[in-house]
Amino acid sequence: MTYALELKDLRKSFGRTDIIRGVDLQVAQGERVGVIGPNGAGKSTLFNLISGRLEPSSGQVLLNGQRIDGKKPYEINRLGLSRSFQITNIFPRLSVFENLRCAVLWSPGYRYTFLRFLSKLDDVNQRAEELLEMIHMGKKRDVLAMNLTYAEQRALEIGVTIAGGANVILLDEPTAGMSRAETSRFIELIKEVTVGKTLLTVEHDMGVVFGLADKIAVVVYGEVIAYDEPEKVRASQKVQEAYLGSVIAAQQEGGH
Ligand SMILES: Nc1ncnc2c1ncn2[C@@H]1O[C@H](COP(=O)(O)OP(=O)(O)OP(=O)(O)O)[C@@H](O)[C@H]1O
Repeated sequence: MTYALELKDLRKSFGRTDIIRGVDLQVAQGERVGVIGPNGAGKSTLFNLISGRLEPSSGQVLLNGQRIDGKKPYEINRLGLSRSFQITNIFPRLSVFENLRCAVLWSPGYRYTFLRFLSKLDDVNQRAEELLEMIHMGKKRDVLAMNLTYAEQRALEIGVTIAGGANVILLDEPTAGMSRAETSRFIELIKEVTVGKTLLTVEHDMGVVFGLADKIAVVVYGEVIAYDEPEKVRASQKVQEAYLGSVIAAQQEGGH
C-alpha cells in the first residue's frame, strides 16, 4: 500500500542531542492525524523534517510513495505537501481575494507557466473565487487582510494553504489563540476544506484534537509512543502515564 505520508525510522540530532529518535508513521490518503505531546517532545521538529525545513540525520520521509527527505521545502510543496504557519503566509496589505489569487498564482500548477500566464488568468480568478466560498469569506472579499479579526486571518491562512491543491496538509496549532466559539467553527471549517485530503496537525488543545482527528500520534521525548484512534489513545495506560493523564487533569482544572 502506498501511504500519503510515511516516516521510516526518522531521526534528528542537534549536536549530540537526539531530538527525534526513530519515528515510524504511516498515514493513509484522506486520514486526519493529530500530533500531540508535551512541550519540547519534538512535534515541531517532526513537522520541520516532513516539510523540508530541516534535513533528517537519518531515516526516510515518503510523500505518496516518493522519498522527499533532503529535498527543499518548495520542491516538497510542488510534490503536493502544504504547510501552514501561524498567519505568516498572508499579505496584510492585500485584500482577502488578492491573497487567495496570489496563493493560486504561486502554487505549483501556475508558478512555472508564466508564458501561458494570460490565458490562465481566468482559471486563477475562478479558483480564488472557489476558495473564497470554501472558507466562507465571500462577504470579506475586498477587506484588507490586516483588518480581519484574528480568527478570520486564520481562516484566510487555511485558504492560502489549500490553494495549490496539495493532498497533504500540515497545520501548526490551527486554533491557537481563538475563543471557544471560534475554535468549534474553525474545526468545522478545517474538516470541510480538507475532505479527501490528508491532514496532520500539531495541537495542544485536547478538545480540538479529539474532535478533529481520525488518529492520534503521541510524541514523547522524540518517539511516537502511541498511534491509534482517539478513543484507544485516550484509554491507553501508557499514554495516560506518559502524558495524557496530567494534561486532561490540568485542562479540567483550568476550566477547558
Ligand atoms: N535548531 C535547534 N537546535 C537545537 N535544539 C533544537 C532546535 N530545534 C529544536 N530543538 C530542541 O528540540 C527539542 C524539541 O523541540 P520542538 O520544538 O520540536 O518540540 P515541540 O514538541 O514542538 O514543543 P512545543 O510543544 O513546546 O512547541 C527541544 O528540546 C528544543 O529545544
